[in-house]
Amino acid sequence: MSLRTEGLTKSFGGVLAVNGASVELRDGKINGLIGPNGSGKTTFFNIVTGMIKPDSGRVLYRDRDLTRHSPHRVAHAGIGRTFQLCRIFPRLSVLENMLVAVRRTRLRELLAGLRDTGEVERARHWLRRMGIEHLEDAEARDLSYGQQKLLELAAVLMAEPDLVLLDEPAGGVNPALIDRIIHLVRDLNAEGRTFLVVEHNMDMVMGMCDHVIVFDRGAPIAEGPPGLVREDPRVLEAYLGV
Ligand SMILES: Nc1ncnc2c1ncn2[C@@H]1O[C@H](COP(=O)(O)OP(=O)(O)OP(=O)(O)O)[C@@H](O)[C@H]1O
Repeated sequence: MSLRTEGLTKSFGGVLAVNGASVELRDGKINGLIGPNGSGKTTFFNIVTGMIKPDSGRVLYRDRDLTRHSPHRVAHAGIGRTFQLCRIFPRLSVLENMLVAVRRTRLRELLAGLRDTGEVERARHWLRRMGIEHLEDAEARDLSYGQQKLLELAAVLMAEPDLVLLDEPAGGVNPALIDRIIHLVRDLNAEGRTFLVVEHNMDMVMGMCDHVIVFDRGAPIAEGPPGLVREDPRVLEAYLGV
């Protein structure tokens, strides 16, 4: 069993962002998380990764209780994530971004030129997988937005997560690069990593995911294979308000 949540709830003032969400991911699969704007997907990610604390409920990963653990401890447990608006260090080089990602290299050592050659080799391996190895000396801010997203994913992979949460990987990315991201995710999944992907691009969700969970008003209302979910009247109603 991979990730499971029980009755997660979080409100901001009067807004119930996540409302008793009990979710169980398919282990070893590409899981999609979809739902209308404001249905609580990002808040759910933020709770799972320890960035915000739930008001109630539990987060269980491999039968360990990770509820209210710090983001660092969640990462250490094997869960990695990317962000809706990609988070990288714009003034560091691509390679430096990779090395700070693992925390084993402290920024001070990095800037002093002290690099662990094993880590550098691993960083280059992931940059090659993303097809951006030729950019290792470029400043991250000079990369295209799509390349920055690939860098962010590469940096997440430096921690060797078993479960990867992707928050809108296709957002702001051109169609050719979306295809590349889909292939990468499939390959990474075939190597044994489980994925949970929040995405508004339905072609990507339907073409890439094995299992889709649909949120509405802070909790799952339907789940199943993409083809079935797409036809589900509850899902159409949530999206279209019909
Ligand atoms: N920090 C916050 N303070 C106040 N309200 C918040 C905060 N974060 C989220 N919300 C509210 O909680 C609800 C759920 O937001 P959330 O971003 O989790 O939804 P989402 O499904 O990820 O939306 P989108 O698809 O637009 O990214 C929304 O009504 C949002 O306005």
